[in-house]
Amino acid sequence: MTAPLILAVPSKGRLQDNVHAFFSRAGMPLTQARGAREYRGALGGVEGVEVAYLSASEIAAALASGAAHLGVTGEDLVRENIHEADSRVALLEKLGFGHANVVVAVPQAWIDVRTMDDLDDVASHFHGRTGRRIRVATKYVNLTRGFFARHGIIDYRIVESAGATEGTPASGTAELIVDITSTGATLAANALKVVDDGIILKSEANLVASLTATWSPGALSAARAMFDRLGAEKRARTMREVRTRFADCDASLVDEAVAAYRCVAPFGGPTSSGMLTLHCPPDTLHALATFLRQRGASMVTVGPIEYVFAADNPLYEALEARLGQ
Ligand SMILES: Nc1ncnc2c1ncn2[C@@H]1O[C@H](COP(=O)(O)OP(=O)(O)OP(=O)(O)O)[C@@H](O)[C@H]1O
Ligand SMILES: O=P(O)(O)OC[C@H]1O[C@H](OP(=O)(O)OP(=O)(O)O)[C@H](O)[C@@H]1O
Ligand SMILES: [Mg+2]
Repeated sequence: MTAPLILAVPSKGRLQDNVHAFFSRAGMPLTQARGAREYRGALGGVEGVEVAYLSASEIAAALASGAAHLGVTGEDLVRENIHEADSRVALLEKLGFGHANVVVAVPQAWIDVRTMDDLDDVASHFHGRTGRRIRVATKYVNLTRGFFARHGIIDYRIVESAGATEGTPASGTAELIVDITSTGATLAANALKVVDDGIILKSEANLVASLTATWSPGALSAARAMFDRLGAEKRARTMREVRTRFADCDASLVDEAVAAYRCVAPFGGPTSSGMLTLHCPPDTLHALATFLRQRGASMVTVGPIEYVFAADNPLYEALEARLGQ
């Protein structure tokens, strides 16, 4: 038996449920064989995949070192924890959940501080006046250093914070913070505000591939099968199936529908009896159904699509391109 493909997924926290739902939707449920405390599992529907349950930041480290081939984690953790991330991992796809911004936030009472330039002035004055550097509490040490450097801010020092970062200005252990925010509720509850141009990164969960892992033929073929299913589910999710049949349905009418409603005619058509199948995005569905009836259809049916398997496998092609094969 060849070595399996290692897929690292979050073992806890808010990403976990989303990741399970993401793979289940594509027909590949994550199975934790020996109960919830078991940190290794499998992926239903694909041979040769071993699932490693890790924390979101451990996933970034495992992808960087090559201990995992694929993983799902936040871009913030990839950028923070992996030096020169783009040379060691490939961010293959944004997954549409785990949205959070990494931001610079200061006390709301600092009414004169709106921009990073204002913050630079405050930092210099603070240093001049007190002889101490302004303190920035964060667990995003590398992202903070890079962002502050790009803004030419040097009069500061980082206070590493493992949790409850938003509380540090009030408790007197830092003057400002860099942390993630999604609804903004935690910042507001701590009387903090985001600096206008202080958004360091707009993060969300990504499907990430390791470029340092050993990609054996077995691991590649497991990835190809997994990505085929993920791609088929994604194509299906963005389209509805539209079916109709009427005598006046001809090729030029199909061309017109395709151009006007961003639909596709996956099987060409119509057939000699006027039977037509289209795939159409949800937002133009009603307009398409109206158009078809105006042209003679007496009935148009619309249904969900579970999978659209096509000739290409864009995720796998993206992986191959990054592996240089
Ligand atoms: N409030 C939030 N809303 C959306 N995404 C978030 C939020 N907090 C964290 N994330 C994202 O989830 C990922 C994991 O974050 P983190 O390491 O804090 O784990 P968690 O899911 O919050 O679990 P826990 O904090 O309980 O360990 C990160 O990529 C982060 O950007
Ligand atoms: O903008 P909001 O919607 O308020 O979300 C932001 C908060 O969510 C996360 O904390 P989490 O709940 O994960 O606790 P943690 O600090 O223990 O990770 C993050 O660290 C922020 O504190
Ligand atoms: Mg958290």
